[in-house]
Amino acid sequence: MAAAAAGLASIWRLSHRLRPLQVISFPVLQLHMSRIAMGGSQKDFEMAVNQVKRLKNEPGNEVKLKLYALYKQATEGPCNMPKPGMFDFINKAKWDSWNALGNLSKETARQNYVELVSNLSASEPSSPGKPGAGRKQAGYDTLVVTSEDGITKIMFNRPTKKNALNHQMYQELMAALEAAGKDDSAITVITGNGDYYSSGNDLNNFTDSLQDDIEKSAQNAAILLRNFVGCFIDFPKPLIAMVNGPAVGIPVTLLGLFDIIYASDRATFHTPFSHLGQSPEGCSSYMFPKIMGSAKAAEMLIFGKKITAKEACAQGLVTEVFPDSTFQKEVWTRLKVYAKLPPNAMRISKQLIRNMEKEKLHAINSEECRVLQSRWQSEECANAVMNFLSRKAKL
Ligand SMILES: CCCCC/C=C/CC(=O)SCCNC(=O)CCNC(=O)[C@H](O)C(C)(C)COP(=O)(O)OP(=O)(O)OC[C@H]1O[C@@H](n2cnc3c(N)ncnc32)[C@H](O)[C@@H]1OP(=O)(O)O
Repeated sequence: MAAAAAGLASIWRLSHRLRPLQVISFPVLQLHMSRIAMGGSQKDFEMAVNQVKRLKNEPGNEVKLKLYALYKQATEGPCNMPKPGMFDFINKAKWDSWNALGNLSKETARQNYVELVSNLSASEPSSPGKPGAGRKQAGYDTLVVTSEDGITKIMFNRPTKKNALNHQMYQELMAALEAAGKDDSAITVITGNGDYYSSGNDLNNFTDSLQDDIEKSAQNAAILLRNFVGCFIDFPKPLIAMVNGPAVGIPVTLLGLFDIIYASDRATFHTPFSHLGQSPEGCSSYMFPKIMGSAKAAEMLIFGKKITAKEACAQGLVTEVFPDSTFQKEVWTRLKVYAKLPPNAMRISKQLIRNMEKEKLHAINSEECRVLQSRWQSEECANAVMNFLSRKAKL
């Protein structure tokens, strides 16, 4: 998979090396990008091709394949290459992606390409005009934290690891939430960089626990988890999740503690705890049945059923779903308006809602951590983690 990713990266670079870079000033670029978002002339298309080379955020393989396919369709029309052999993984992925566009017209492909690039550049940290895009805060390696227009944005930033949460990321998230709770922003947004929202707990976190003092490691992990989830229970301001792609494990369970959850239609929600020999956390053992009813919650939390964004919305876990192509633009536009509401009123309302159950949630969090502490020392859990780390199993 790593080789495939490296291969895709080089193909990506090659397939986009078309023309020399044009130097475009930001205001001009902004003007063009807003025109680009509306339509997609040949000139807009060429600008978008150039813009792709300047993206700072790694878009992830799925998006790269989409861009590749749209580019080929826009310039050459329907897929005209012979299908690569089944072990030629990279070319097969590219071929599948291009071929999936069928008879889409060159013009529509050009427009879709331009729109996709416009959305990608809107989510760039340095992109002008985007809420939360400015003033990148120092001190974070695994996150990008920015504050602007009354919005603090905390972005998981390990895209090559599907934004899996390693120990450092847990610590940095706690620090970022602590700071965001006290800063002068009105709302806080959590999202992911790349094609995933987050693939959950970094399974390498367990390698410690599989060494000598398993009991002590499990105890330390339970303390870390309890403190981490506690930060979400106590967070004093409106907390919004922008679920930009698939989510697995703890980033899903925590959603029950957010105030609003907006999801791309590409997002999926998966809590495979039984598969991993583990049990629910993030207060989901209480919040999920409360949100979606016990039967639907059991399907997710006990049987690990993966649900789509549309299903999550129908079950009340997600507030609203947006087409992936307009997700960034639509959500940021809306949040920018919300962030202008009187901040104290929003804060007080949030606390009124939360305070009813705060004590209960802390008790549930402690109990979930207690149970997990023992699960982490079980053979079921050790086998599941070893299977993933030795590349024998993937969800
Ligand atoms: C303090 C402790 C608190 C504990 C709290 C408990 C929380 C419970 C959970 O969160 S349970 C959920 C755990 N997550 C998983 O089991 C997901 C495991 N990952 C996968 O199954 C797959 O990676 C995938 C389905 C998410 C994505 O598959 P895909 O084929 O698209 O991509 P790759 O597998 O090639 O992934 C790219 C690289 O990212 C690494 N990676 C992805 N997820 C994790 C992860 N959770 N932990 C560690 N590493 C992860 C993957 O290994 C690849 O790395 P490589 O390029 O170096 O090989």
